[in-house]
Amino acid sequence: METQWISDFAHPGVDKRPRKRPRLNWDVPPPLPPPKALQMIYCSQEIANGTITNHFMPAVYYTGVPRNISPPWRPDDKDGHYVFAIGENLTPRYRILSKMGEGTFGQVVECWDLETKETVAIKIVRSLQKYREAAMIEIDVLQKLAKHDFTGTRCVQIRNWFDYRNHICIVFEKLGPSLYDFLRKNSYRSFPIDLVRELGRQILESVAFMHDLRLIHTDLKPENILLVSSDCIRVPDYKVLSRSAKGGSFFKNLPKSSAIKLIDFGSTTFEHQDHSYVVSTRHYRAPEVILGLGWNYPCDLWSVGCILVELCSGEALFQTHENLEHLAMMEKVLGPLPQHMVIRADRRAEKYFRRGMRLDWPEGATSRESMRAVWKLPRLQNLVMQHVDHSAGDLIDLLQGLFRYDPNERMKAREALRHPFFTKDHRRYGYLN
Ligand SMILES: Nc1ncnc2c1ncn2[C@@H]1O[C@H](COP(=O)(O)OP(=O)(O)OP(=O)(O)O)[C@@H](O)[C@H]1O
Repeated sequence: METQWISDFAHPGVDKRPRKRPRLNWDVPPPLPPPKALQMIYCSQEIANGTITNHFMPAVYYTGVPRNISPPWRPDDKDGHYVFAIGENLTPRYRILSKMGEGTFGQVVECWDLETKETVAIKIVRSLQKYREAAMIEIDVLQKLAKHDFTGTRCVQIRNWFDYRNHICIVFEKLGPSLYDFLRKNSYRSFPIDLVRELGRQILESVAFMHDLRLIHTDLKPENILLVSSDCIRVPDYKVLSRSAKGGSFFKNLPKSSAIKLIDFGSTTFEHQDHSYVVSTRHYRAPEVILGLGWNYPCDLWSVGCILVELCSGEALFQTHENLEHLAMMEKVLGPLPQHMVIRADRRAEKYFRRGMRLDWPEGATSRESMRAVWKLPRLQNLVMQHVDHSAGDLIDLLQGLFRYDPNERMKAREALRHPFFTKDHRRYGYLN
């Protein structure tokens, strides 16, 4: 019989894909000599109240840890992920309680810190060299953010990091579910506009904070925005009540607190770095990235626009996996791309245009289904009006600023925070009323 490792944990952040791992025998020593990583210096760095303490331990101490404290060494899975079981230790200090998520860079586990007696989230990075290197950059960024985020409210806080069995492990404060997880668990029901305003303000404040530090996140999406608390409340869903409630519940969940923080700085870049490669997760990718025009701070603001629409509607705005279809969707929702950007499109992108001018659409569509997906998208104004009852005008105006095709004309984070959508007195509403 096979043991099913790491699946079906009742945690909000869990990836529900089944993952079968072979049974491991805990009571026999590993058949191979311990890998190099175990003989290496065990290093870690503790970050508390802005002070950094380095710990260097010769491997002799580390390998001397009693067997019941650290599990036997076993090989990583084929993708370089660390293989673990719930309840075992990750170094003598942390006990693994559950798996919270998985991404390109590694797995995130909930752990009990036996030293500080608190739960933390630990990102166990894949052992492949490129991910190890990216993790060191992420640590660098996290430390820079922590140094300047005096209130600790903008970005997830790093508590510690260490190199364990060839896996860089980053210890974070434990946060609640991501905005994406929350929407998904709520059958993709939209958030009320006053909650969207609260979330939007905080996202923009975090982005402005990063941009002030000359950092570009490049991977803003609902998956990378976490609610600080998991607490939620159940409220009547008036949209469902006013229809026939066919198939839907009369109630929906809303977060009890709107406090959020940004996570995942694995793709964050400094302003002066090379900006020619492709960035951002597809749905949130700015037009200048697709056209190969190079990118900078404004690519984050485009992503914020996509996120705000998704929070209002419950669904991703540009649901596509292909460049030409993506550009066609943008034109359907926002109007034609400006000529000065089209003519500068790089070698890979120029094939999406006819005679270098007009988008090759619908002629270049790969299927009828693709044409339908583009055709059914409404204009931005109509889309917002479909989902928002009050403040629709202000929101449309804000989104038009965030969705300016030309990155030089796109609204900046601080400018967006001064927009009437945020500054008008909306006190009589409040999203829990
Ligand atoms: N501090 C935290 N508290 C709670 N859950 C977290 C925390 N950090 C990460 N997670 C969970 O783990 C998931 C993966 O984290 P993260 O995005 O940092 O990993 P990644 O490998 O860099 O992902 P990606 O593939 O998007 O680059 C998140 O979507 C979230 O569900």
